[in-house]
Amino acid sequence: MDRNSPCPLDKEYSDHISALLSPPPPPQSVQEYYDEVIEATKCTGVRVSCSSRHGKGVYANRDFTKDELILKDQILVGAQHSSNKVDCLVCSYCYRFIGSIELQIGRRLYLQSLGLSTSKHCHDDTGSSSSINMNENSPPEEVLKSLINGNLSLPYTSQFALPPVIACPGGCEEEHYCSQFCAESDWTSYHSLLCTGSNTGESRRSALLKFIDHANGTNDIFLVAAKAISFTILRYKKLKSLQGVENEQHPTPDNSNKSDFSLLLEAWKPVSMGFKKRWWDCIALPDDVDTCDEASFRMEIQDLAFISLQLLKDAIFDIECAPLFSLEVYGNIIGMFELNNLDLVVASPVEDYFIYIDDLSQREKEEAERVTQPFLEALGDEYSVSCQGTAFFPIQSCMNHSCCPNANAFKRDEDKDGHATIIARQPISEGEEITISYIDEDLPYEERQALLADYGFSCMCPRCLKEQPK
Ligand SMILES: C[S@@+](CC[C@H](N)C(=O)[O-])C[C@H]1O[C@@H](n2cnc3c(N)ncnc32)[C@H](O)[C@@H]1O
Repeated sequence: MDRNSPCPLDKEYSDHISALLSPPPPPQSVQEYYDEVIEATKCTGVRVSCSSRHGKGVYANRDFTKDELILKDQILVGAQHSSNKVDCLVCSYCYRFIGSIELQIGRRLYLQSLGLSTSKHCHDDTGSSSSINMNENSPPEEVLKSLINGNLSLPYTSQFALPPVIACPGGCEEEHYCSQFCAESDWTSYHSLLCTGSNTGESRRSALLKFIDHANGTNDIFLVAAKAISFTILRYKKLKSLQGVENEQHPTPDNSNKSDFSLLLEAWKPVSMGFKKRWWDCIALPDDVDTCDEASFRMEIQDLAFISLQLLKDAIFDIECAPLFSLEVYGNIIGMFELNNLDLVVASPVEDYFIYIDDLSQREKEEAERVTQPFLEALGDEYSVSCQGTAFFPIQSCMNHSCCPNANAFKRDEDKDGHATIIARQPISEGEEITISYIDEDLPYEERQALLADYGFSCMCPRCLKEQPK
């Protein structure tokens, strides 16, 4: 889409923006970067290489058997969906469920009784699903508060112990953690610039609240984009202070001349590696938008991103990192999420808990259900909502698509956090490219190709070549 940008920073910093968004560095340095990331995940059975066909790809370093774990990839930047936060209390860094089964159930029913929950469907007496007012079915407020405070225990929950709830170091009520490690990691990597707690100055706090309100009312992907920008600024500050220490200890012409922009490029490196296009150029056209309205739809998306960016800029602008606040960079960050992100899903331990109760011997089950049944009925059909969000994963995002993939992004029972888990769906030989499917591969050829067009390519995998009309 060609239209003059409404953002003055796009023009002012055009050279820096081009450098930030230029295609990835030479294959060798890309590979070196990913070798380090892979080493950190300890999943050394894979490597990232630049193939000539589709840019980067992930390849097997050894043979894998069917169903074997290929990779557990750590989130670079992600978030739980805002709408899911009332249903599940999870660690804001690793996305494990926290607190206790009682807290998960009590908190959800309490928020539901206040009309905040998004899941309101429950069983009626006939067992069919209906949308009724949960307040009628909900246990009394004092009972829910006792569950939340830990004054009321449900039977057998000690077998489903969860990590404790650790508060945000900045004092905000929005983020909670499973450990000091996660609290500190989130603070130093993303949250210290985005916290709305009482430790944040009033003007930044109120600007952040406006930005967050806008994102929650429009598209919570803006919250993930803010994390990517905060992550880069915080890395930049760290690199700069390390450089300061180094310059004091070893004052050589070499290190004293290193420009601030080269530090910004280095800080941006993890985000720079992701495949990108501008959001308003790559977002799929919704079904209810006519193709003749496509240009105005894309312009509306650009305008929406610009409003969000201005609100973020009001809150955390940093002149040394100014190019990060250009619309061009903001649009490319969100476009990167559009083209690469995986759904972040963590199964609820509340489901395991009620299944456990159901599997008890008849006598134990009847006794337990005298206590648990009212809660199960109040929770209704969707008694075990999973944690849901979106995340960018550094290695998984290098995996190319195939309609006959040899791997799946698939969580196992033991996967209790937000990591991406990649499992072999058939034996894979050393040297083979590891592919996943970006879409439902059971769809017919035309529908698959139409969905993949949103990713900007037409699939030429062996299955598509076989199925394409002659
Ligand atoms: C998640 S990224 C995969 C990694 C990417 N190849 C890179 O260089 O970073 C998705 C993008 O890779 C390219 N891609 C993935 N699978 C492809 C395929 N089967 N054929 C052509 N291009 C593909 C498309 O440009 C797609 O938008």
